[in-house]
Amino acid sequence: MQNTLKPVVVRNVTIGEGAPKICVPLVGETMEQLKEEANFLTSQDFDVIEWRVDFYEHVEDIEKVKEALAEIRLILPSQPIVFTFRSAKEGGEKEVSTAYYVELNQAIAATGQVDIVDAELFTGDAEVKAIIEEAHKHHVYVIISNHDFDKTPSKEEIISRLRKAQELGGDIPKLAAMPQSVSDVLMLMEATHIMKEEYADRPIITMSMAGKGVISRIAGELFGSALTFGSAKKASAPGQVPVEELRSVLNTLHKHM
Ligand SMILES: O=C1C[C@@](O)(C(=O)O)C[C@@H](O)[C@@H]1O
Repeated sequence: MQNTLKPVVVRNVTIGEGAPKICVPLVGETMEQLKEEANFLTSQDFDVIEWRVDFYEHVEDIEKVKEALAEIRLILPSQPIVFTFRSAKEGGEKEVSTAYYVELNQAIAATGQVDIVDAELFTGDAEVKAIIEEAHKHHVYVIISNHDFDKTPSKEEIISRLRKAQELGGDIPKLAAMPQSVSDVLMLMEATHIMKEEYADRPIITMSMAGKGVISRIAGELFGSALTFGSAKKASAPGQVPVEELRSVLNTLHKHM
């Protein structure tokens, strides 16, 4: 049975319709670096910004995070921002307590300065629901994500995690996995296609990482991934294609599909 997919619209960007949207990560460690990166982004062609706050030196001070966000917003006032603390166990830079992780995401959602927050699926059901509840109160969407930087889970497991993210109430389920073989890349793409055709009623995002997985970062319109991460100054994960090359290949595929 095919579901009707309701796109997510943030600040004029429609995620889940047409070519996959391009998300570019901000990975500065200091305020200076963040400002420099944000200024650089003003000349780049992308749709959405992801602030990977786990790179930021003062991530454990909510007030400083808010101040940095305000500075980023001054430089990039109009594009949607995804706020992401990626934990070390899922490929990020740092680990914080679960309580702080929830508090940080809730506090930043409440500022209204971000459009989407990323909550990791394995944080715990109650915690993920608490983040979603607070975010939705402030009209902020939630990506529920899962990452495996070592291997690719089975097809059934990929679908089950994406379904769980949807059942918990996430607006955009997301899964990134490391392929050990070409079959792993094909499996991730097939699982995404099945999820989209049979279970999803909202946009989903998946990617197979590193060189082998690059095809999954450009072919989402075909197999069902609604957004793709490209690099600007510095990549946040292996396999990200520079944004200008990404836009060109996404446009070519879209035009001929
Ligand atoms: O979840 C993702 C996807 C990602 O890991 C990638 O493989 O492009 C990059 C991360 O910054 C982002 O949070």
